[in-house]
Amino acid sequence: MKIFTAGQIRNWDAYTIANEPITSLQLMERAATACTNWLLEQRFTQQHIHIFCGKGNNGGDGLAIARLLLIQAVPVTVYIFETGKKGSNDFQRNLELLHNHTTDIHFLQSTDAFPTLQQNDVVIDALLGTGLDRPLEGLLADLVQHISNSPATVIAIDLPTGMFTDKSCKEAVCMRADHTLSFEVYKQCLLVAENAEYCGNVHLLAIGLHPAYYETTLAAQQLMDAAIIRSIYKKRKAAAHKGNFGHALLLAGSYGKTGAAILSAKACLRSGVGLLTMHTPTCGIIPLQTAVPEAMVETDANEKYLSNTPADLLRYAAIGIGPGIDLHEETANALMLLLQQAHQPMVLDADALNLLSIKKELSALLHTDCILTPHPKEFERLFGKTANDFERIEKAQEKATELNCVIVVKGHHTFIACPDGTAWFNSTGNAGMATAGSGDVLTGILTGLLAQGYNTTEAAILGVYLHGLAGDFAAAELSQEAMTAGDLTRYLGKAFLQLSLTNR
Ligand SMILES: NC(=O)C1=CN([C@@H]2O[C@H](COP(=O)(O)OP(=O)(O)OC[C@H]3O[C@@H](n4cnc5c(N)ncnc54)[C@H](OP(=O)(O)O)[C@@H]3O)[C@@H](O)[C@H]2O)[C@H](O)CC1
Ligand SMILES: [K+]
Repeated sequence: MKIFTAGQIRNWDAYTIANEPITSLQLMERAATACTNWLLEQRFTQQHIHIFCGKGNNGGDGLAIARLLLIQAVPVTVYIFETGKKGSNDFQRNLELLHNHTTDIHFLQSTDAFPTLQQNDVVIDALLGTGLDRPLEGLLADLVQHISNSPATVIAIDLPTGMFTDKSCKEAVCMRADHTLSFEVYKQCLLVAENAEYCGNVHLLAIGLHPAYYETTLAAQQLMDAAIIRSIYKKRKAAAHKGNFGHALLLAGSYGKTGAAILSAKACLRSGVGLLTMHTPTCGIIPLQTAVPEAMVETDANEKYLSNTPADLLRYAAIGIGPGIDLHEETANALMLLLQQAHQPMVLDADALNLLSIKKELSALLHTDCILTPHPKEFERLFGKTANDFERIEKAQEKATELNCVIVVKGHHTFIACPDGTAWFNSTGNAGMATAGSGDVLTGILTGLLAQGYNTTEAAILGVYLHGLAGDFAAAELSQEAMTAGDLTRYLGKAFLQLSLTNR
């Protein structure tokens, strides 16, 4: 699904009005009807609903929702934030229509007029939407804080008031919503981690915007959906043998961190790879061969950490390096040798990334078939500080092009930046995956997919999606709290089954 900017959404609106054709007032009515139906379906209409409106079209949506709820006999009180300016045309028209249904309309001009909101109240936030062009201040900021700090359930229309569509609102005041009802497609602001606590649960409502605009408009970023996954995933042929699925090599583990090697080895095997060889310090051989009998192990010359690369690198279809390898000088040397000698698709994770940050000259050795999988802290070490999530995403896109690599920024809605400028937000996964070893599992999956012949972009999209989907299955059965990284691998099978079912 394409992610549109505020400008593109405005154009889509205008395109629909001109080409359907439909009036802007009718389009607002559709948006309000979709929101009202959602409120009725979710049974929020059994409580008293307080609707706070600005004087633009977001406020117009709020007034139309108020009228539609009153027609359904839902108790509603309306508050209009009075700016002294005339409202937008569609706001004014909806205000006239609302006067036929209620007199319970209040104009807010001072903090004294703010209503006390109770636990059972529902608030509709229709103060500002995509028209926000400056941070909130003064009385409007006070009102937003008053509502956010109240015990009421807050439902934001289109966006929580104070949230910019395409840039950070990190230092500014923003409504803290429990639910956000947005229209047709995701906006970037609804996907970044720093906004998660302000958006609450995001629900996309269809309002019949013209499909031709969506199809013909290019988007810099997309949200993964079933269609992209279906187009990437290749079902196994009935007559396949293990030679068809590649031989993967994972360089992982050090003294006290053999667990990381085991986690990534198991995940790699469960991602469908034909053969797996582990290169690990000698201290890892017994635990690895005991825990993962399916993997071959070829030990490093060093007992406790990696110091050399395995012989005959050409045997491997794909290579993963990083889980638990630590930061020894000899390990940095082994990484350098690997980057110099191996030209097959490669995943670099964890301490391999930290070594790249320490030895900046190693970045010059990265080749086009590399996937880097930093979490935000590793990303900062690699590429420097960014002020907020929007800047980090922009930098990831810049660096993916500059280094000609795929960069997977792990986190809430993991972000994948590809060298050709395309970029993807993941749609699967949950907070239960923020647990030790979760990244090691992803490295195993990605290496396994690369070995099977998926290219770096395909492997990153499919692997990140499957990793998140396995996490969702694990959370559903075990809880976000109790699930562990090993459970992600255990539920990978269910995730693959879901893919093959949707791929028939
Ligand atoms: N296709 C769709 O998605 C549809 C969206 N709809 C709804 O319309 C809004 C967008 O409406 P718009 O009128 O463009 O914008 P807002 O209502 O968000 O803002 C209105 C004005 O508010 C002023 N403003 C901006 N920032 C601030 C601020 N920090 N403090 C106070 N006031 C602010 C600004 O006017 P100024 O004259 O004061 O500069 C804005 O112009 C969208 O979000 C949807 O809810 C349609 O209803 C259906 C289709
Ligand atoms: K809003």
